[in-house]
Amino acid sequence: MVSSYPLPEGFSEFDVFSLGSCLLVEGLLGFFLNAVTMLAFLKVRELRTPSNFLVFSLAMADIGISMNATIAAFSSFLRYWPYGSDGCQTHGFQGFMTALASIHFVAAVAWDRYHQYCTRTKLQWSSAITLAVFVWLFTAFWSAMPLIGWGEYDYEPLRTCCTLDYSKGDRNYVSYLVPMSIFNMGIQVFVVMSSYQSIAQKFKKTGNPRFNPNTPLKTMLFCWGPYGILAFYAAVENANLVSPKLRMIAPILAKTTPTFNALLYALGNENYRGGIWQLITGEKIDVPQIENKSK
Ligand SMILES: CC1=C(/C=C/C(C)=C/C=C/C(C)=C/C=O)C(C)(C)CCC1
Repeated sequence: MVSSYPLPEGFSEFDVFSLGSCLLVEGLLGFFLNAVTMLAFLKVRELRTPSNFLVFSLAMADIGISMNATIAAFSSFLRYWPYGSDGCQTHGFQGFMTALASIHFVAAVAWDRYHQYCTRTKLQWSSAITLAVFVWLFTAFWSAMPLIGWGEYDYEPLRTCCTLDYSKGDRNYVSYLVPMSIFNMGIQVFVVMSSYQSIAQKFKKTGNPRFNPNTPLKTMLFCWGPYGILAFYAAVENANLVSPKLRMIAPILAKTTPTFNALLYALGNENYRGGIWQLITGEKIDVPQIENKSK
């Protein structure tokens, strides 16, 4: 695409094009896979269980990240941000809120699976809906703070996408980063780790592993770990000295979340896969159920 806009500092023409292409693939693939996940839930009656509602909510959050990535891809190809500073704040808020919600729902699914496999209790609709409402309100609160001055949204190094600005690393940033990370990542990593540890022990006992219990935590750390490292590094050192290309790795990996989550929690889930198959082919297949009590 021919553009009269100058290249962002530290990036060649090829870099901008490659990063834009990565964002586009991430955005479109994530959008497609999560749209199928959501449609299957809405169309296939057998899928509409409280546990699957958490997977549906995760797909809704992930579709938000995918839309955010697609907009970033579009402006990368344009080589400038066409939506002004209000657009930057809105984009930052939307991306941050859906990203935090995605982390929360991954933890919610882990917690529910712990109950399914270890305590044999079944999630109720009232608990699933209360949990989802809480997640959206909680993440809206943390994402709104930078709009009113606790933390700040600004451009990423590529200057075609907005997110939490770590470049100043001042008191205001650190005072936001620490509690935000504890409440939106620390607790969730703990829940995911301990839930799948118990599930792994259970699988060992029964000798019937229904899925690999190590994958969710690994995926979560792969997608969000680099962001966490960069954000905390910026709290103690000047992150502007890190090369802009290296800094772009964090948001690029974070935006692979929707694709990984759809593959892991919808297509990789024996309860859900049958429903997706039914949506695509119209062929009814039995959704395996675990005998559970009510929770
Ligand atoms: C800062 C930070 C976090 C959140 C990062 C998020 C939510 C990033 C969203 C990025 C987006 C959407 C980028 C768009 O380009 C964590 C992992 C919770 C904890 C560690 C510090």
